[in-house]
Amino acid sequence: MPVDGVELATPAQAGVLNPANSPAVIKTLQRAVNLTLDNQVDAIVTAPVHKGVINEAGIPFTGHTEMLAELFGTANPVMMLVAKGLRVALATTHLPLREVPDAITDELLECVITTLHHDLVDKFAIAAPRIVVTGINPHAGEGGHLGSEEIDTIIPVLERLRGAGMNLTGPVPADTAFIPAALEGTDAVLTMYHDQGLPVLKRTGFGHAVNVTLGLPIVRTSVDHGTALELAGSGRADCGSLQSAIDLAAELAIRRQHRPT
Ligand SMILES: N[C@H](C(=O)O)[C@H](O)COP(=O)(O)O
Repeated sequence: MPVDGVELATPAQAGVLNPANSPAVIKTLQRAVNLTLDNQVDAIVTAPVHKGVINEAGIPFTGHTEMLAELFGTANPVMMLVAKGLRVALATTHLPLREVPDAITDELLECVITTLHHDLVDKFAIAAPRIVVTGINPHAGEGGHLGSEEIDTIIPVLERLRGAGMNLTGPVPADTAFIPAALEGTDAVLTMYHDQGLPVLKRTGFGHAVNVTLGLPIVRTSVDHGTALELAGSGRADCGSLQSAIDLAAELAIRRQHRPT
């Protein structure tokens, strides 16, 4: 197995952040993208990055998800985490909570749901995916008394896409969306923002969950955890999620190779 490294500006020290090496992180990603564009690899699996130190180096960066989307020209990538028996996708990814409601426009939601539906069919081989969509407000807005985003945006988009043949339930209140009875027969839950969906998923499968980017022309998976600087170099880091990310990437890539053209 060839190792194709990117040179660091200064020698790395385990657990110590160094903005001087941030450009190497970006170059590594670009290298990986180029390898997929040259058809030399079938999937990209990423380890966590420290987003803050990349920004400290003056490089605007909110996550691999957004950067890969930009490099592949995908307008609205979808972040989905997968753990045993549960798939949780996010309508918005890495943005301040204050900006979330304004970000959830008709166009964004329609694009995210369409991508989720499409990739569940195409990448996960689920013929007719059943997707549960949460509201954004408590009680999914309580008929407009606890917020209007459901009435103004989410319900009309769901109705439109149901008309296009998608199996969508919602908007359901997020607080009960994950109880086992509500999840029965569900292939994926679409939540509106990062910390609405991911705590539930990570409570269920942390250490073995996998982050999959939907909407890209390639397979990309990643781990479910951050950089854990306090564990770096200690020998105590758990590679379970990385192993799961590699396994899932291989499974998805093999399925793509064998799908009928
Ligand atoms: N939001 C993800 C998580 O909490 O697991 C992670 O930060 C993803 O980041 P990337 O877009 O860099 O994969």
